[in-house]
Amino acid sequence: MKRTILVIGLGLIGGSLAKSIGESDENYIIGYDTNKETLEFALMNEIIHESCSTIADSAQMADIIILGTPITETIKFIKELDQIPFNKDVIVTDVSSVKKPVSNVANGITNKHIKFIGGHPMAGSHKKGIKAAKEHLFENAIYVLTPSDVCTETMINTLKTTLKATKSNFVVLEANDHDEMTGVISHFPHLIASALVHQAKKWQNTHSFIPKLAAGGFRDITRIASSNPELWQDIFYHNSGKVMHLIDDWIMEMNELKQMLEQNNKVKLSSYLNQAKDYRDGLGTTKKGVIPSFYDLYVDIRDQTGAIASVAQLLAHEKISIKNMQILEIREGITGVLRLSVPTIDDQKKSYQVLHNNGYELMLEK
Ligand SMILES: NC(=O)C1=CN([C@@H]2O[C@H](COP(=O)(O)OP(=O)(O)OC[C@H]3O[C@@H](n4cnc5c(N)ncnc54)[C@H](O)[C@@H]3O)[C@@H](O)[C@H]2O)C=CC1
Ligand SMILES: O=C(O)C(=O)Cc1ccc(O)cc1
Repeated sequence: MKRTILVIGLGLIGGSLAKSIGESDENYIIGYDTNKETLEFALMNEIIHESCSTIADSAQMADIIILGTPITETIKFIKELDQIPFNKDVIVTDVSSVKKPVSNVANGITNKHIKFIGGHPMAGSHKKGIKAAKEHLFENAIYVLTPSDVCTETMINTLKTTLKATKSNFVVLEANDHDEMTGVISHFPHLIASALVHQAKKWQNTHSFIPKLAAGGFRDITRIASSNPELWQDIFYHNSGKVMHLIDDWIMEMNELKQMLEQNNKVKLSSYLNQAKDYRDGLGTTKKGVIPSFYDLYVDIRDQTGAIASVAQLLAHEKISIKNMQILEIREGITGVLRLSVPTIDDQKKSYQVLHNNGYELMLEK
């Protein structure tokens, strides 16, 4: 039987979900967005089957409602949906990066027909809007579900089945735990990335050469500072308690580091760096997390015409598909590093062998 799914907010995340679940003949997608161009684009490009200009009627037709809006808007929509006189049960889910404020509002729902299951597909991009939406955005990513108490296992399974086309890996978490963990591995690192950029900008006043020196390491660690600022201020606003706690924690960590330097404690500093390296190296063995990663290889290449094509050709010959490619620290005439991402660990091993056998120097991310 066909399921009717209303997607409210067709930006990067809502648009990507509509694209991937809309591929199944079993799903009929109705779209709503306050941005008229977005709605037209979605309809013209068959990302949705139908659009609507208000949500009341479409919500009553829906079996599932997905809120793909910014967190503050999502909270307003939950309250609005609560007022709709549904005549059948409807699963309502969201995609918000912060879960506790959303689940607090959802727990206050009085409408018996609404079955709320919080959701957070943990993959994204620095881009926003429907034009950046991709059906494969969530492939291999973690998709967190935070069901409310009124939800049964059957309802959770219905939602998982509907979202199956995303090819993500579902985990059920408690909202507060989710916010604490994403605070540590996503929200706080974002704040630090932005702070590092501010620090470099400030130092540029006295050292104008700084941007030219900003090479691989700085670019890697600050990549996320180029993400959508509106989205991130909304995330920090809704998870401010946890992020403030992490700032305090960080200040203590920095003070410990400062002390090691003041005391010239080489042994302690070396052990600190080694422990960080071991933990970071170990992260590579897990599946795709918040930061989308496949299985990476770092290949030394010369900055010359055809260098990348030669690597790509060798892998294509072995039928290995390259999911992502990035050039790190390349300067004219000097060896640069090509970061390649391949889908499986076997592809990573095979790529290593074939490139190694062809004289390339390379390293695997374990
Ligand atoms: N960008 C990312 O990497 C990730 C974002 N998220 C979550 O996804 C949600 C959306 O973020 P993005 O898709 O990145 O943002 P976006 O800016 O690409 O999309 C938001 C969409 O919602 C629409 N919208 C805004 N207010 C609305 C309203 N009142 N009614 C109807 N439509 C409205 C906008 O016109 C836009 O099309 C946020 O809650 C965010 O926390 C979750 C995972 C990753
Ligand atoms: O691009 C990255 O590295 C991200 O961290 C994307 C992202 C942004 C927000 C989320 O709630 C989940 C994932």
